[in-house]
Amino acid sequence: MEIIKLQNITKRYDDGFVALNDINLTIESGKFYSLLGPSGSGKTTILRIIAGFTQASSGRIYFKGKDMTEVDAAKRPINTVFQNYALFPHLNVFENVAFGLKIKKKPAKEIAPAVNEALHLVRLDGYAQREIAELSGGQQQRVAIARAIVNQPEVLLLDESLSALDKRLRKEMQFELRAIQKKLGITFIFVTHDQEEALSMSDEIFVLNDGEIQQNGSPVDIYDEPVNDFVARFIGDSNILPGRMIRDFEVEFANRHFKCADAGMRPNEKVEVVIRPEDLDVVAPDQGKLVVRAQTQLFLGDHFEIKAIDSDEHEWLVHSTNSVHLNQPLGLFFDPEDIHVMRLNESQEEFDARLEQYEDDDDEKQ
Ligand SMILES: Nc1ncnc2c1ncn2[C@@H]1O[C@H](COP(=O)(O)OP(=O)(O)OP(=O)(O)O)[C@@H](O)[C@H]1O
Repeated sequence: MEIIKLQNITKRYDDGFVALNDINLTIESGKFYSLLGPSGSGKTTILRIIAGFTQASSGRIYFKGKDMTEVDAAKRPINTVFQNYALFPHLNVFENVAFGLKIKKKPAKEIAPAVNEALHLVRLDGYAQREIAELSGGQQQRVAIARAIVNQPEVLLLDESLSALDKRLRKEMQFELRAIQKKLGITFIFVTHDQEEALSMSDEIFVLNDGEIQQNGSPVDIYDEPVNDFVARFIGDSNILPGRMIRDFEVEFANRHFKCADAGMRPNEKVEVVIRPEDLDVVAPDQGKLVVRAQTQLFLGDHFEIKAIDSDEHEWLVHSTNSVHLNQPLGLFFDPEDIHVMRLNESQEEFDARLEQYEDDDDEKQ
C-alpha cells in the first residue's frame, strides 16, 4: 500500500542552489527503503522534506493519498532519528525515551510500559536509569531508536544514523535495525552513502546523484542491472567497457563478439558493457573468453583483487579466491548473464553518430 508520495519535488535553496530537481518517488508501507548517494546528492534534503523540517520550492507530498505539503512536522505521523542522535544529555535513558509521550500528555501509567517495551525491543532492558554519558555509541544509537519508535510512527526516517559507529558495531546495528523494522512492520527510510549498507538492509533503494534519482529498485536489480555509468560505478567495483550491440543477445566489446542476455536495442547501437569483478573466473588461457596479464594483486581477506590488462591495454578488475602469477597469460571466463548492457544516454549517442558521419564524410572527400 502506498504511504508516501513525492510528486515533482524541487528544492532551490536561498542562494539559488538546486539541491533536488523534480523528484518523484513512492514509498509503500512496511518496507525498508534506502536513499543512497554521495555526499551532497540531496539525501538529507529529501528526508527533511518528508519530515516537514524543510519546505520544497515546488511539488507536493502526499501521505496515504492526502496532501500534507503544508502540514507541520509535529503533525506528521513520522519520526526521525538523526545522525548525532540528538539525545538530551541531562535526562537519563528512561526520560529520553519517555519525552515524546510526556509532551503528548500521556498518563504516567501508559508511559512506563511503552518505554520499557521500546527499550526491550532495542535490547536495552535494565538501562532505563543510566545517564546518556554512561552509554557507548551503539547504546546511544539504540536509545535514539527507542525514543523514535515509542511514538509508534507509521514511518521512521533515519539520517546516516550508523555513521558514527565503528565497523563491527555498525554491522551489528544494521542487522538489528532490519530486525526491528521487520518486527514492527513500519516503514523505514534510511539515508546512507554506504553502498554495502544499502544493499544489505533494504527492500528497495533510491540511488541519487546531483539532486536527481538515478535508479530505484531492489538491491539485486540495482547491483545486477545498473541503468547508467554512475550507478554501475557507485554500486561496487565494475569493469565498464565501450561496446556495440550486434543484434539481440549478441554484443561486441574488447574487439570480440559475445553472447549476452540483453535484447531490444537497435542493431549496431553503441552501448556500455558492465562486468562485475566477481563474475570473472580465472581459467587457463585456452579456456578463457579473453586473455589478460595480471599486473598487481592484493589479498583482501576473503579474495584477491587482481588488476590485469588485455591486449588493447584495457584494464580488468578481477576478484578471485586463488592467487595468480603476475605477468603471465590468464584466461577470463564469464557467462552471457554476467554481461550487463547499458544504453548510452541519448546525447552521447547522438554525438557519436554525428562524429561517425563527420568521419565518413571526411573519408569520402579524400
Ligand atoms: N541551507 C542550505 N543552503 C544552501 N545549500 C544547501 C543548504 N542545505 C543543503 N544545501 C546543499 O544542498 C545539497 C544537498 O545537501 P544534502 O544535505 O541533502 O545532501 P546529502 O546527500 O544528504 O549529503 P551528505 O551525505 O553530505 O549529508 C548540498 O550541495 C548542500 O551543500
